[in-house]
Amino acid sequence: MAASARMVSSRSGPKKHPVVIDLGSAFIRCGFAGEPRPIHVVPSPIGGDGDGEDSARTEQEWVEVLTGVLQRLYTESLQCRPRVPSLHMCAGPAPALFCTGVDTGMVLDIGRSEAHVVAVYRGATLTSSYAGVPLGCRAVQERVRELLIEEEEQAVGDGGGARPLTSREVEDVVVRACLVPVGGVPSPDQVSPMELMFAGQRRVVVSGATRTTAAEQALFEGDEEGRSLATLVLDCLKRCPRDCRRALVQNVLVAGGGAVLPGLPARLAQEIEALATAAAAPPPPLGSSEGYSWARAAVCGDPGGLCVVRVPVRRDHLVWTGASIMASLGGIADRSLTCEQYLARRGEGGGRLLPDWMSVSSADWLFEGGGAAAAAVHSSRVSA
Ligand SMILES: Nc1ncnc2c1ncn2[C@@H]1O[C@H](COP(=O)(O)OP(=O)(O)OP(=O)(O)O)[C@@H](O)[C@H]1O
Repeated sequence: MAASARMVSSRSGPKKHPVVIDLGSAFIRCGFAGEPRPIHVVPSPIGGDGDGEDSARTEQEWVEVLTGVLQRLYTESLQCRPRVPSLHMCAGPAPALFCTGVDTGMVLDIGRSEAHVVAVYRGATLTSSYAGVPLGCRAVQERVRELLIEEEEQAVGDGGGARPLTSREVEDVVVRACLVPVGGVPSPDQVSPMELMFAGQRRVVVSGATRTTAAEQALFEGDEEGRSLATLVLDCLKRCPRDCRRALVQNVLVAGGGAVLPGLPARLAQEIEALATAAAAPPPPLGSSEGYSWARAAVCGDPGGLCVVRVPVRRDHLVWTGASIMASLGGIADRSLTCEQYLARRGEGGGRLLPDWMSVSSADWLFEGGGAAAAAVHSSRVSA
């Protein structure tokens, strides 16, 4: 499984300056608190290429990989001593909400292999609302690959002879050519084909149909379990207290590399509204006994209602920038695990040094000098 974490630690030296790191499976973003964007975005060596390498790693192997990654980040990218006086682990994509200036809302993060969603109410992350599904950029890339193969076979007959595209090239096709249609416009025949050239004179013609339908099919038509980005958000909303739902849907933020696909945020809003207002409930996802009509009052509330917000920050940097804002605010030290506390825990031996980030037990998150009140937001996103 991919490891992913958002961490805030303190820079060494007399003037403490928190370091903010977003350890993604595709990219690692790092920089200093208070900056509007990361100073370095480097390809992630921890995500593997989807070949299962991650899930095969033992805990010890993870320690070795992450130690090397962090040392290189500090010395090469941040150019400071790798010293961590205290550490704050963040709950999934929740910090992105700081970019909206509102403390209540939902964050959907569409990364490379998965999309994650979590709700935040009045600053407290509702960890029980968190969910992730394998509907990330890789799903779009796989669909693009299938469509390109079909089209090339039709054009030149079976076994057309052109070399298969590499994963990087397919990723490039998605970034440069794909979009998500909104409200049926533009339709495939309104979008012109795009010609791309890759190494070795490999020519790829991406038809209008592939450009417009790949992301739509991969992210919105539902996988074999009926899950789409829209059902992911509504299922998350359902796990939140009823009284909070109206406020939550008024501030939905879409982050991550997948959110950069033109049209995606608007299409998401459209799909959520369609599910909530469907006269006849659509076939429910596996394990669910009903449709989404329960969400109508919140999604179509007047005043209020669903709002997929725009903020003046690149969507793929939103989580990092949100964490940067959070780390520059006072009070983060009270919600951080200090080096001394960590070493004391290690000295006690046995058990976890850090609680699982999904734990909602305040006992897990009671660090000396910290408090249970911080428990809900004081969680990490490390899976190994
Ligand atoms: N303009 C774009 N259009 C489409 N896809 C894009 C665009 N820019 C980046 N991506 C895709 O976004 C993915 C990376 O997303 P992101 O930067 O959120 O990853 P990550 O945070 O490292 O991943 P994860 O959240 O899974 O750990 C890559 O697959 C990349 O191809």
